[in-house]
Amino acid sequence: MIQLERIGKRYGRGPWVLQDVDLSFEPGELTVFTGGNGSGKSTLLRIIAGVTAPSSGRVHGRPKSVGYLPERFPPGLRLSAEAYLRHLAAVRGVTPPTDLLDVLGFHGDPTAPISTLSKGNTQKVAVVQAFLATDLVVLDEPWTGLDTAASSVLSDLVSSSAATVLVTDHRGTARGLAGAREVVLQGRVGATGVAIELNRVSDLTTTVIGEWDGVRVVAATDGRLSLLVDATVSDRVLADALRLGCSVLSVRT
Ligand SMILES: Nc1ncnc2c1ncn2[C@@H]1O[C@H](COP(=O)(O)OP(=O)(O)OP(=O)(O)O)[C@@H](O)[C@H]1O
Repeated sequence: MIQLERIGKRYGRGPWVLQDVDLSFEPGELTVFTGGNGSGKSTLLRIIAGVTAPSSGRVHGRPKSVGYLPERFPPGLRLSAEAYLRHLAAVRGVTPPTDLLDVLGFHGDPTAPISTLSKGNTQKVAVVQAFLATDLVVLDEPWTGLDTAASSVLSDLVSSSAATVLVTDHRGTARGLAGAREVVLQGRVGATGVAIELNRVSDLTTTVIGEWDGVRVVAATDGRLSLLVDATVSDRVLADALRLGCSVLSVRT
């Protein structure tokens, strides 16, 4: 199991983008991260993939074989799709999945530099390289630029993968996939306070609690809610949450 323990991130001396994020991911589980622009989805995915270091907190249990598809694939890659995938497959000790490019409907020249491919064809190469990983596949907006046929192949890949799959998707394609758990990141959390984790929270209750003064929702998953609450209102928040039928999993100051 991969566990995030009190993950926080700020860039330089800027505001905190993420604060006190506690989440866990079971092997083989599919998690979809949603939330508004700038709510920290890409940042959190990069931290989980090990590409960016958190400013505070730790990631426990990150497996060895991690595939990461960034929101923007690095431009100017001179390697061809064929050579690039062969190289990455060798690094990961797996067979290059040349047929997966075909299944995705790759229409470019596999021997041409990736930098000369169309956006959609480049994205197909990016998708294939991420799925070379066997344990954890982290995909940041992977449906971007894909045509309808390729989008549906990707949806199948995402929902049938044996790996733990974490994905962001602002269009909502992934939310409807079988077995997907949704984690909603709800924006920048600037102030420290009391971190409260609640269980047995309905969607309606999540909305209600998110409106309370002094309360910031850090993450909302299936029935679970992580909050950062001003110390001045934390007792009242706990009492009101219990009254709404939630149970309290943890309270930290
Ligand atoms: N390298 C960076 N340096 C400075 N600030 C950054 C950097 N990367 C992200 N940020 C800031 O962190 C915040 C969260 O950005 P992030 O890209 O993680 O959010 P997001 O939810 O993925 O947004 P979007 O939906 O627009 O892609 C934003 O305010 C962004 O400006």
